Amino acid sequence: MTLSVDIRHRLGAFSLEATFTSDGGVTALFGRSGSGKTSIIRIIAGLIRPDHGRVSLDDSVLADTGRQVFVPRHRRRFGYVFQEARLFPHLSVRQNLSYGRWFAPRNERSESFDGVVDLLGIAALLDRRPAKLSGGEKQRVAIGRALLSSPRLLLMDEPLAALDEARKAEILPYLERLRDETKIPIIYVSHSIAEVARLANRVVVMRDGKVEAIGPALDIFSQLSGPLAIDRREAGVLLEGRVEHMEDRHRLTVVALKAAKLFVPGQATSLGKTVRVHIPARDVMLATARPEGLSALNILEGEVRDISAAADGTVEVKVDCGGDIVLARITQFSAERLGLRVGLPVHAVIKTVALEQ
Ligand SMILES: Nc1ncnc2c1ncn2[C@@H]1O[C@H](COP(=O)(O)OP(=O)(O)OP(=O)(O)O)[C@@H](O)[C@H]1O
Repeated sequence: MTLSVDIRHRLGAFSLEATFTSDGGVTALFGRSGSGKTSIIRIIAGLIRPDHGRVSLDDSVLADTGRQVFVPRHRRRFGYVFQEARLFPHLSVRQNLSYGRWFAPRNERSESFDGVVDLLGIAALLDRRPAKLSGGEKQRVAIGRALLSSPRLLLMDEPLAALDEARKAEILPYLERLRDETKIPIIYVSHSIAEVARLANRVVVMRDGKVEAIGPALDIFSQLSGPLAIDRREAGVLLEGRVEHMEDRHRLTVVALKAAKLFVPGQATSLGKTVRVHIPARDVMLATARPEGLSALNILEGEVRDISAAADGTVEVKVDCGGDIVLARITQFSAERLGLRVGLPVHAVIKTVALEQ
């Protein structure tokens, strides 16, 4: 299923210009506040009629200003999940879910009620009213309601933004199942790198109404001064590895990268599984000799590949650790003191690594 967006639109002083395609899986629209993510979702949804351009899903044209085509929102058969669950307070969870189902034409009901309830782990909640649910549970019901309308596409606009970290962590595995077990393409708006890194197959980076970069999540989140320079504090790399060992006593997972191994806190995974780990550049220190007596678990040997200076007095250093590139953000002063240059052998001391599963 391919969603294709090629539009131009003006909203007051703001001009939006976006061309991208999404070929199923999760496509994240990523960017800072005000970059135009929600406006694009609204155009895809049919809530905004674009000034110029075309939106299509496979052969079905949803909007084409050249041919005066505009399919209204209720005929697009898309599912929506917003920041707040927006459930009907006077209906039980079961009735809220059935309401979603009512929108799917009988012969096109691809999702079964029990299947969705099981996928989202909401069987125990069916007879409750929304007021008796936690924020995370409400959001799972909202996702279920959207799924039961058997949508051709699921539009999710910051679905986790209103939740605290614990609730987010509770929902993320369900979103992964949704991605892996249903065939419904998802457009996912978020400005959280951690969320996007974990869920998205493809990332469209927006800046000031324009598409700044587009590509697989792994590529996008590993760029040195690219899109993540949106907020330099968030620069970092996303690496892929395999779970080699799980250490029960200390609740650690050992992830084998191309050459190096990483100790990552947490254990919610299975042996042999391919996982992604996120290493923020600000949490990587560099040393020219192997440091000792440090609390950091991960000290990787590598070689400096690239050094780029930023206006704020910091430098970003790309270190090749046996085929995996780790990014370190250190001060210009430290870089000079260490005598960093391309080709120099260094040790990358990694303070935090997060498993993105
Ligand atoms: N109806 C409108 N009229 C005028 N300007 C608008 C309108 N709707 C949105 N804008 C402007 O368009 C820009 C993009 O807004 P949009 O909500 O799409 O951004 P966003 O990336 O989703 O931001 P956030 O992450 O804060 O939700 C903003 O500057 C906003 O003020």
